[in-house]
Amino acid sequence: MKALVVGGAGYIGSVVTRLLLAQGHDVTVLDDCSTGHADSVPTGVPFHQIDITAAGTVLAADRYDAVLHFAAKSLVGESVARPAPYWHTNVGGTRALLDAITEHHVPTLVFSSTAATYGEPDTIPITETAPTRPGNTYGATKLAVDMMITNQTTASPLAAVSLRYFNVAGAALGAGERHTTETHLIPNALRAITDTGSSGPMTIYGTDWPTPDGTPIRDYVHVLDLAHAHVQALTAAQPGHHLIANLGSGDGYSVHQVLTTIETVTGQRVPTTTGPRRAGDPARLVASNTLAQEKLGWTPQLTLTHMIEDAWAFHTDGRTIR
Ligand SMILES: NC(=O)c1ccc[n+]([C@@H]2O[C@H](COP(=O)([O-])OP(=O)(O)OC[C@H]3O[C@@H](n4cnc5c(N)ncnc54)[C@H](O)[C@@H]3O)[C@@H](O)[C@H]2O)c1
Ligand SMILES: O=c1ccn([C@@H]2O[C@H](COP(=O)(O)OP(=O)(O)O[C@H]3O[C@H](CO)[C@H](O)[C@H](O)[C@H]3O)[C@@H](O)[C@H]2O)c(=O)[nH]1
Repeated sequence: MKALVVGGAGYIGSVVTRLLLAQGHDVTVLDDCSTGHADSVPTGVPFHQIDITAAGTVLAADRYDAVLHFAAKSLVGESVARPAPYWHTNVGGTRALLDAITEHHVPTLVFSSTAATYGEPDTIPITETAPTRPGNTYGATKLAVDMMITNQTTASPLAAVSLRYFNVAGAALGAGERHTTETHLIPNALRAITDTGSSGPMTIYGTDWPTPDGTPIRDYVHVLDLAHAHVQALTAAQPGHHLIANLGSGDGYSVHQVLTTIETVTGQRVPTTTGPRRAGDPARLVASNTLAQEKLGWTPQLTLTHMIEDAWAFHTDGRTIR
């Protein structure tokens, strides 16, 4: 299969690129490197360092079987403070990409959606039929794109899958998380262990949440399990249909439980301080992954301990275990 990976120089896109290559696919990467890194694109892979709105120039030059679309602005707090770039890139950029996909008859699209489309859930685990009430601009833009893709598949033979990731963690196939502005719990905790002088203790955003230990609960999923789901989505996609599926483990861990697991894996204490709740954070997000099992044949294999072991190896010496 010939695939264009849009956002392939980023964290998740670079792992998926490597898995596609390992499975013998022909991969091209498009990324503007606004949050990704050119050196995350494997040597020999054709790489276009351009904005998503110029994707048509790449799709015009070759026949592609699929586009996998990871490019987005995805900092939740920033999206609330500065919404315009989020609507511009996430929705406007994807609209331009969809136009190019339609014009050049690319048959299949896999899109990175998010649990943030649901907002604060009424019930746990969250199924794909749960109400979508995003609590921040980031989630709203991703929901708008999901709706745009649904409309597109109704009007054309495009086969599309939106994968609603929960909390992605870990490293694999020589790639991992290396964001300059890092907001995620696990890399922030690892950074607090090793960069004591420069970054200081990690802030726990509130210990007064309505959860058993007072800290928020999330569903962590290994980036390698996630990558496999993308390959399975390419096969499962049906012309004229838009499948929307959650990708999570189905298990929830509190911030305190994650920090305890990090201390067990690393053998080191995570320096922490307690701050106020972070705006836009829900108390509890845990996925139902039944639909992904049924429609993609996907079952996550790796645990929170694997994610932390792999993130720790990558953080300390850029090595990946898997
Ligand atoms: N990391 C998570 O836990 C998580 C959870 C749910 C959903 N997602 C979604 O998964 C996708 C990938 O996330 P990630 O963590 O790898 O983020 P990332 O920032 O590492 O990767 C995104 C990539 O897109 C590129 N990009 C951004 N704007 C672009 C533009 N206008 N033109 C071309 N390229 C552009 C960036 O340079 C970057 O390489 C995103 O769409 C994100 O919203 C991530
Ligand atoms: O320094 C930190 C970082 C995080 N947290 C807490 O740790 C939990 C997880 O936070 P992350 O920032 O790691 O992840 P989020 O759940 O906020 O968001 C992630 O998952 C969401 C869906 O679940 C979206 O998809 C989003 O893109 C993605 O970043 C939250 O309770 C947060 O308050 C801290 O206490 N301190």
